[in-house]
Amino acid sequence: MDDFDGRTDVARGSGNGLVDSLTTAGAGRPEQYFLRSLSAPEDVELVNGVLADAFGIEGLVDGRPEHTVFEPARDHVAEYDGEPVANLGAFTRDLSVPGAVLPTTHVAMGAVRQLHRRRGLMTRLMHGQLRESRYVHHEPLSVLWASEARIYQRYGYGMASQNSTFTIDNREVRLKKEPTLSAGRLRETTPERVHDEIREVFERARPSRPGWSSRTGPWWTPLVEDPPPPFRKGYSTMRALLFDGTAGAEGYAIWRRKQDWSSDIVNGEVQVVELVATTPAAYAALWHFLLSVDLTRTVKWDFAAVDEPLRLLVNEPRALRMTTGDGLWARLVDLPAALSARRYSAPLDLVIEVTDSILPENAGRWRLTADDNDTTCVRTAGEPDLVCDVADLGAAYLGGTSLASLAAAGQVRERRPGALAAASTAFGWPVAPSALGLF
Ligand SMILES: CC(=O)SCCNC(=O)CCNC(=O)[C@H](O)C(C)(C)COP(=O)(O)OP(=O)(O)OC[C@H]1O[C@@H](n2cnc3c(N)ncnc32)[C@H](O)[C@@H]1OP(=O)(O)O
Repeated sequence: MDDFDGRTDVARGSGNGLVDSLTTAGAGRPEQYFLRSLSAPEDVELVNGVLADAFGIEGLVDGRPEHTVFEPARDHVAEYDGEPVANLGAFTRDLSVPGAVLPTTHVAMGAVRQLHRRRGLMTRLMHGQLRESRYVHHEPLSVLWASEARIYQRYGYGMASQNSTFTIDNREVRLKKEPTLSAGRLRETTPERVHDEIREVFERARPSRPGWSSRTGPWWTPLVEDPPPPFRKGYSTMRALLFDGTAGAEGYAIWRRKQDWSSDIVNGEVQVVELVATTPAAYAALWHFLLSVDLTRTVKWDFAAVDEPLRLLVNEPRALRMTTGDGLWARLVDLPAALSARRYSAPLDLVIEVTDSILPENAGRWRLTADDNDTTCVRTAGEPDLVCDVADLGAAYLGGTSLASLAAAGQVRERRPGALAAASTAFGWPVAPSALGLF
């Protein structure tokens, strides 16, 4: 029996998913696919070809040398008749998790050309990538944003964070208290001019917000450089707002605006691209500005956390018109390494029995112990306190989805009374996981 429900005949190559082939029944006749990793920066064009067909958008990945985040060696394609028809990529980045920062596979660019879908190509690429993450890159965790949430649960990913969107009616909402001028002052400029200061604020804030990813230079490009006017969708150039406190910059907002007079009355929009603050004073001052930009009626922010303090700062939280959806999906790639790397909110001594149909190395019974000094996760023959799938631990890993909630959904099962409540508390975290818009 192979990985594809008997539909395929699989010949494995290197064993870590780097080179592989796959024969599917296709439309009544065998079809041979050759799977390989890419090697050259120019291969980004092969990837863009597949993405254009699968997403209907041209040039999704920027291939210019100084701008690109593309990592050819982490990108795998399936070729048919010498042409790439499926793609799966990854970025090498760190992710903040409760109390730690972990090397984490950032999965992206999953795409299969329309004519080659539903033959198991993405499944094969995913399985190979998980093994490569574990055995080649030694990353205990993998995360992604899903184009459609239903795709990735079958690969052991669980919904680990929720994303909030604000569509604020700025006529209806004000801060309850005016920010005090003594705490610092605001500076208005362009992101390009204050790039270093922005990066420094981001680096200070990043470790304490689970779900935020590290950024090398090219990841900053879309935040600090404007696209050419035809690609701005009517928005202005990007603006930067910095809050200077006693010890330098304590927060920034990158934002832009769109003017709209279509209904003969002012109807402009402020779009918050990113807002990061390391002090409450900075956070309040930035929002005070953004909520009162002349000639605008709406403030839009697409990538906010579910516990955003803005909800508590304003006089009419309903006018924030906050909606939530799934954010990051997380998958434990190396279960003991991942579970022992994060910190827990309470002491813990728990035996978990785990199923993992793709990485059986993770399956079985694990004893997880945590106290103020040490966290360990080792195999055990002891009786389980909780039983679950690896996807449930992925969902709970960043502290944003409670094990109790997963149990109420019938996914996590409690075998020892009291174990679920204790584990739910310990896996929880004071700061909700969030994900950056830029991933
Ligand atoms: C992290 C990211 O990259 S997010 C971007 C994901 N990409 C896209 O959404 C682009 C458009 N879609 C596509 O390119 C493809 O349809 C993909 C990548 C989603 C799936 O590729 P495929 O090669 O068709 O997947 P594969 O054949 O391995 O399917 C495996 C299973 O998932 C199911 N499946 C795959 N995609 C979907 C979907 N969009 N909705 C529902 N079920 C799906 C298949 O039916 C199959 O189920 P089965 O095992 O019960 O038969």
